[in-house]
Amino acid sequence: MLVAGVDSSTQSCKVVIRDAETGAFVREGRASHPDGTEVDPVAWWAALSAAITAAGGLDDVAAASVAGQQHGMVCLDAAGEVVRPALLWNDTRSAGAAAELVEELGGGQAWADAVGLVPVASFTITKLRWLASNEPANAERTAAVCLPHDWLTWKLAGAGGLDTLRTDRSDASGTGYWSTPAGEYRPDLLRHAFGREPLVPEVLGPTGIAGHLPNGAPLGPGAGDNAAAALGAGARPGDVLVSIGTSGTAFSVAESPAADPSGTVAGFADTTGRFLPLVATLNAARVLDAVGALLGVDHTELSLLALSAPPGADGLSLVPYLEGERTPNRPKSTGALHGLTLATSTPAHLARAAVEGMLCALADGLDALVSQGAVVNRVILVGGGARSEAVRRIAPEVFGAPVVVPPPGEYVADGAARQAAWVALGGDEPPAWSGGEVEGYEAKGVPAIRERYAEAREHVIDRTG
Ligand SMILES: Nc1ncnc2c1ncn2[C@@H]1O[C@H](COP(=O)(O)OP(=O)(O)O)[C@@H](O)[C@H]1O
Ligand SMILES: O=C(CO)[C@@H](O)[C@H](O)COP(=O)(O)O
Repeated sequence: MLVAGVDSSTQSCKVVIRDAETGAFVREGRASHPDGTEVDPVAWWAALSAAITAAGGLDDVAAASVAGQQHGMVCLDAAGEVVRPALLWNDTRSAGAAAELVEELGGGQAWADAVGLVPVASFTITKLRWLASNEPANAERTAAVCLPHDWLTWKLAGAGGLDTLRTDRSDASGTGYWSTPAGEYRPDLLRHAFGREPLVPEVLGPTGIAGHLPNGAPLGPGAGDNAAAALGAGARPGDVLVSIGTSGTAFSVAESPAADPSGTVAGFADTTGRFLPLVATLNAARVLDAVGALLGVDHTELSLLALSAPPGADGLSLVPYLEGERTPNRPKSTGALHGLTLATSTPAHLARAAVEGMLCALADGLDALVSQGAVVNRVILVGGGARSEAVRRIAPEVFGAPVVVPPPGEYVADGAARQAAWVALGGDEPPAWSGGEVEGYEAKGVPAIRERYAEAREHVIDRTG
């Protein structure tokens, strides 16, 4: 019996087909997404269709699930048409709306208690407030609001009435109008932010059925991409996953919800009925892409360059806020390079500073998770950036903890496939798939890297315009 998992992520769409009982890999396909922080969902549908074709189609699968980038605002009119391009998780135009919402409810503690997170520009609720304030005609036309994975699942199921939209706990928990601690929507907060209550998808349990494919196979509830990665990598309590994709995320599977009034840790839910406290940065793999382009080298050469410079890059420190930043909440900030001397003005030092700076931002996230009660027995590194040898070798120096890297793979799509297998096979827990051999990376922590970075990160300036 075969199952399919989809990862509709920021930069691309991946489809993986696996054996439901064993998890054995069968085939896969992928297609790119357009650039930008505002994207017409029709482009995701085109990419999903192309990726499905590249993966040999879905006619022979017994179940499928879609995971996707979190928080994106997909507005639909009464006829089910998309109202405007979706604003993605990394679109910072709603930073002012986020600040308003925090103040209006009485501060971070009130939000953390109500829904488990404190609004920043990434979360859907702030995008809805932005829409109501800036595009009232589009807000007026909005009959339903959903997330990227909800919309793609709905499309795969044949795009019936708006009342057939479905979502899952993990993605609902990133909206800002679904309460992780209470496990239910907060329509009052949705109304407060948007001025009225558009229809929102029904939230399914871990093996709920969101619709059916044309061959009759059930569609699982799907998931936010980070929660799906936790399922795909087989994360257990005590594991912290660090994902280096377009976003950088650090998160763990927990038995109780987080409620961090500072907003650093977002108290999300997971796919199994548990919780997923998570810290996210806006700047991860693309920092390495950008510095590679600046130096005119590919990923392999960038990695070799970085590893040829000493730990700490002789004091060169890169603050990676190339797209503004979310953690810390500095949506308008820019990146910065500190510590330039004649000696550090080399490609190797810059490459090393880029890897270290990106990892330092994630190390701050790990600290925040620990302060919320996470136990870090091991760090599991996933995402496109984890393919870099330099990232793998430098991560334990920066994190001060051993790192394991599972075999290169699509852990988000795999998590979605494992969820689909759970739907197809039933049972109280997802089927036990054996992950491949992990590679371990150990190194002595080098605290000076983070000390220098901590100094540098306080000296950034905002973008112009
Ligand atoms: N060997 C590598 N070294 C560093 N970065 C890499 C490497 N391979 C891929 N990447 C980067 O990883 C990113 C894609 O990772 P992915 O986890 O698929 O992102 P997303 O889920 O956000 O779409 C791209 O920015 C790509 O350039
Ligand atoms: O905003 C978050 C998590 O809160 C991001 O992690 C998005 O879910 C996008 O993920 P990638 O496409 O970078 O994997």
